[in-house]
Amino acid sequence: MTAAPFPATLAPVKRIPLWRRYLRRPLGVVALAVFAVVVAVAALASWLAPYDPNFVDFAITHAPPGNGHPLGGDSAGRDILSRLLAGAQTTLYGAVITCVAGLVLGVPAGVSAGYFGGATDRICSWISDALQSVPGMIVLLVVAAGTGQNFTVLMVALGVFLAPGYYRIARARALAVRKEPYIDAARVAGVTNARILRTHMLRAVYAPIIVQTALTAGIAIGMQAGLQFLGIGSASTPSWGQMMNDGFQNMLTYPLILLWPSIALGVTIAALAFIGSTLADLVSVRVELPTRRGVARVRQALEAGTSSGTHAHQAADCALRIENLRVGYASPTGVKKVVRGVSLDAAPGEVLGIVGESGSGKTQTLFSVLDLLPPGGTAVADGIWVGGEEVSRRSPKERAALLGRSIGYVPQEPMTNLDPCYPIERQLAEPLRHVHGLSKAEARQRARDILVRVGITDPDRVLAAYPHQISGGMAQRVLIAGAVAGRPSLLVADEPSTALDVTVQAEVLELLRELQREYGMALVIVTHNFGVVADICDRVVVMKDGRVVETGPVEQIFRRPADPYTAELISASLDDAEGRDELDETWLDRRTAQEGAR
Ligand SMILES: Nc1ncnc2c1ncn2[C@@H]1O[C@H](COP(=O)(O)OP(=O)(O)OP(=O)(O)O)[C@@H](O)[C@H]1O
Repeated sequence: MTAAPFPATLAPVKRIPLWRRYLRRPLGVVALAVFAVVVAVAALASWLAPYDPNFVDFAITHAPPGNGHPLGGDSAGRDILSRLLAGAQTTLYGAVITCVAGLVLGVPAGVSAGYFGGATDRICSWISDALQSVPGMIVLLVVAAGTGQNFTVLMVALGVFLAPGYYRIARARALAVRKEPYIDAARVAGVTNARILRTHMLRAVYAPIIVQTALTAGIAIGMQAGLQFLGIGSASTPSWGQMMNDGFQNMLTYPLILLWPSIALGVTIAALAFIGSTLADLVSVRVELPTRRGVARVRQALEAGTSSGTHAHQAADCALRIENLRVGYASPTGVKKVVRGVSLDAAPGEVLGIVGESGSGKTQTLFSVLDLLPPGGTAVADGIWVGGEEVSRRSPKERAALLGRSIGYVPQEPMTNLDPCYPIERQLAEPLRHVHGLSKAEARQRARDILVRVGITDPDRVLAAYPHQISGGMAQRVLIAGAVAGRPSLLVADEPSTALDVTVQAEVLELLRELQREYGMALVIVTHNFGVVADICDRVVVMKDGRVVETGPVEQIFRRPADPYTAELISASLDDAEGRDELDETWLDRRTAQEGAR
């Protein structure tokens, strides 16, 4: 089959950069501004400080704020403001050293462990676990003693202890990405491991690593202050931890000496924590649930919509009837209308094909009936009838009760629609027990019978198997079995054969047709393939841009398409075939023969 005609122009995909999305978060912006002030203060400390931070003037010992010393003097007669500014420099320098050490050790190790697995993974994970189980503070005190309290070495050592945080995140991301087909494709294309690691893997880990760095910096600053508080580090290098130690010893008599470094430390750590959590929010994929106002806005935009498409049956005779369905999503630029007034119907015993190019709104139409629209999707219709009953005004709970009883659904991707954690028997029997009230034994028997009916020759093995133990074609048969097990009056199938190979495709379509006849169901099948339409459908609805272009019996649509778009779609479907006209005739002749046989 040839794909539907490709649009001449494509709307540009607008990606909003991370920093711009960040600037939309007020809390994140405030935290960033505070941190920027701390960085600026640290960078300009030597210019901003009114005195040398180590200059001692006994006249200002324990002095309160004032007299040219805005924050007063400490217990050794040094200007607190000057020491606080110089301490910011020490603090940030230490945090940078710690984060760099953690990054350099943790990220490459995590990415390699996740990508290569095996011994690399075991060894790296063992080291990471060992580092986490060692009491870090004690080792840092030993390192301080052994290195003459060298601050830089101490911060590198702290980075080593924080590296497992980076390692775990990088490994988990790399493990997930390693299984992606594009990694296999890169390997098959001859791309070296080193290049895959540098490009695909590092790209996949960078967002969570940025988040982790903000959080690690906060932790590093806190631990650094703790070490300095314990007296680690050179006495001539001003630091917030040292200042807190001084303030702690005079806490009852001169509490302000403790207050200033505590505020500086608390504000800096809090700013980093908020930056980290804002970034975490932005990089994690979260389903944003629409607000009531958002839904109301979409509903309002969908109010005015003219119907497209025709009905062939009376409402009471239909297994499915949709009248003027509109579906929309809230988007940054307004409301995106993806279905714009679709009307169609299908009677029991009839096969209705919904056909159209990719993005024409076929699946959204079906999902509206099945209540499967993703969060943010809003459907409005003049009416939706299932089995002659209007359901669009019923509660979601009542509509959900129709699924499994009145409506069966066969999805496009067989494998992803089966839970890998449970054997097939459980997945088939569960709805039969809980929706249809069958006993365990009855449900198992029904599941077994229906598997036999859908052409599975060894039902007992399949019932005991997990999804990964059966083929894609078998999985699709299992899903069809599940969909028809409750004897619904309407079977809805979304591209049920697309994910299968050609021979299996034909068998699955034939099976659907047989079951539809046997159970007298209406079958509504979504496809972009006119071959499928010609093979099994009685009537067809052609969709484009969320609207129905034309509706009619298959033969009429094939012989005399009323709309040029339909003619173009049929032509595109048959382009690759040997002689379009002959194939048209072949299909039509075959259909006529089938009709005669029925
Ligand atoms: N969650 C969503 N948010 C916004 N737009 C969406 C969402 N899901 C689908 N759409 C849009 O709805 C339109 C119709 O999608 P739909 O899946 O119904 O197309 P389709 O005709 O079934 O195509 P295909 O054959 O490729 O599945 C598309 O433009 C799609 O981008």
